[in-house]
Amino acid sequence: MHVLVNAAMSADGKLSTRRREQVRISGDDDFARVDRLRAAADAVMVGVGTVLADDPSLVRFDRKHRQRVGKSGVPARVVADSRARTPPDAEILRGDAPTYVLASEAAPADRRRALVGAGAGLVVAGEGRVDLAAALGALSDDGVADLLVEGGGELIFSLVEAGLVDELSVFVGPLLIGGRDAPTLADGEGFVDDFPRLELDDVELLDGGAVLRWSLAE
Ligand SMILES: NC(=O)C1=CN([C@@H]2O[C@H](COP(=O)(O)OP(=O)(O)OC[C@H]3O[C@@H](n4cnc5c(N)ncnc54)[C@H](OP(=O)(O)O)[C@@H]3O)[C@@H](O)[C@H]2O)C=CC1
Ligand SMILES: Nc1nc(O)c(N)c(N[C@@H]2O[C@H](COP(=O)(O)O)[C@@H](O)[C@H]2O)n1
Repeated sequence: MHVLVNAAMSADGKLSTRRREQVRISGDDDFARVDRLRAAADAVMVGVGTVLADDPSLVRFDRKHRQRVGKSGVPARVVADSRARTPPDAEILRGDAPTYVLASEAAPADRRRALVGAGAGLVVAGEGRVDLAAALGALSDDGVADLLVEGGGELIFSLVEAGLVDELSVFVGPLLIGGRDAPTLADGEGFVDDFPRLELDDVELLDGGAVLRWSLAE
């Protein structure tokens, strides 16, 4: 499986505000770029923190680009959600695109049932938190070869920590958000040594900001 992380951050590295409310950091051209990334993906993934904060549907994508890259159907949606906290009426469970909820053994049975009842494909991996390597393995077995991860910072950190990310693209927008408690591109516990190293592949000026494309070094 190829894993691409894409997100938009302010010039000071924030994904949103201290209130964890969604901020439009990207401009129209960057959102069009994201639509192409989604079009080229078999599935688009977020953490449950993003589901609870933004209630995203993740259904928008560039249909012409999907034809160009030779993919059929629509990209699936994926939520990393250890305790099955995704509300059964969340936007991510609505519409025609399939949705996988990645949960752990810690997810209560009634919440699992409610999500399956709402149409989710439930993948259980890990005891406390989702075992991301095992869960992505299950997605891969189900035909997900190209996974686009849109955030947030907790999920991105864990994926990088587990060595599961191949590429990172970040739109750095022309604004400052600030706030010591505002989410950043990589939150979690943070690294104190053995910092993952990145190789810069490309820089593109867009929407008054820039898209930086990196590969994760081996
Ligand atoms: N600007 C941008 O491009 C984007 C901005 N955002 C913003 O980010 C914020 C949300 O980000 P954040 O709060 O970090 O939430 P995340 O979306 O990263 O979700 C984090 C949650 O995912 C669950 N999870 C399950 N398994 C794991 C695992 N192995 N490792 C880590 N987490 C796991 C955890 O909950 P549990 O333990 O219950 O499973 C965790 O709390 C919002 O404000 C949103 O607007 C989000 C996406 C993109
Ligand atoms: N690329 C990007 N730029 C921004 O400025 C953003 N705020 C986000 N947020 C992400 O997009 C998701 C919402 O997608 P839909 O509206 O459902 O299509 C949101 O949940 C974040 O993952 N992304």
